[in-house]
Amino acid sequence: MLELHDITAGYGRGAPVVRNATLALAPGESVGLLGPSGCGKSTLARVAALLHRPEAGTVTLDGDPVRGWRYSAPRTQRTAIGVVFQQPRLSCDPRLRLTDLIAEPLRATGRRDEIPERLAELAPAVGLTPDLMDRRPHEVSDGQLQRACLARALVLRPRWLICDEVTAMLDASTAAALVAAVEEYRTATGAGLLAVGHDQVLLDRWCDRTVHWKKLTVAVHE
Ligand SMILES: Nc1ncnc2c1ncn2[C@@H]1O[C@H](COP(=O)(O)OP(=O)(O)OP(=O)(O)O)[C@@H](O)[C@H]1O
Repeated sequence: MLELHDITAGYGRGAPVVRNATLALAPGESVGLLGPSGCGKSTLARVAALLHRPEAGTVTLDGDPVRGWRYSAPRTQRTAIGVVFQQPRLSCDPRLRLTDLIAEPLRATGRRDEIPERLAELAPAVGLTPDLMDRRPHEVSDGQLQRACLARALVLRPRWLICDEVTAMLDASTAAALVAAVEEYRTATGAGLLAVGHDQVLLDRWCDRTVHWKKLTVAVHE
């Protein structure tokens, strides 16, 4: 289970942007989180991805409470979660070729020997042709870079995937290809998914269930 319980989170200035939010994902489940722009979805997604420490509340990952965030989260918890963000150019080192970008988490966790095998599996799985793999981010399209970001999120074989508006800036066919690549991975591994967005049609088609932002906060207090 990935459980967010009574989470309050913000940026330390004024009122928190997320208040008392509760959401639980069963193993292998896909949940869409729907809400208007600016309501706090990305903030909650970053809490779920262990990238943003909440002011209050608990996150429990496969039964273990999370006690550290970002690099102070235990490696086993950090690597259990793969994250893809809305804007690939903001989440990539512009100096890296796509091969190195995708392999980055393997290098960071001392698993260099797995790089050739994982690249050979992942490039076709996300739809990246060999000629693209040696290019740097400024030499590929947003859709191609987002495919590389998805491959990077999958490279450590996470049990949970957090996709924060990953198709928002893509055309319909690239968006469908990315969703299909996520779903192939989930079918093969049984990974769970939290997909954040504001397109109800997309989330309803993609996910087992869709939760509306307003419902997250009432569950605890009703
Ligand atoms: N780093 C930050 N520092 C201060 N405030 C922030 C920061 N990031 C987000 N916010 C604010 O927190 C609120 C929620 O932002 P968040 O990105 O979580 O919303 P969202 O629902 O994901 O929006 P969108 O759908 O537009 O991406 C907004 O008012 C935003 O301005």
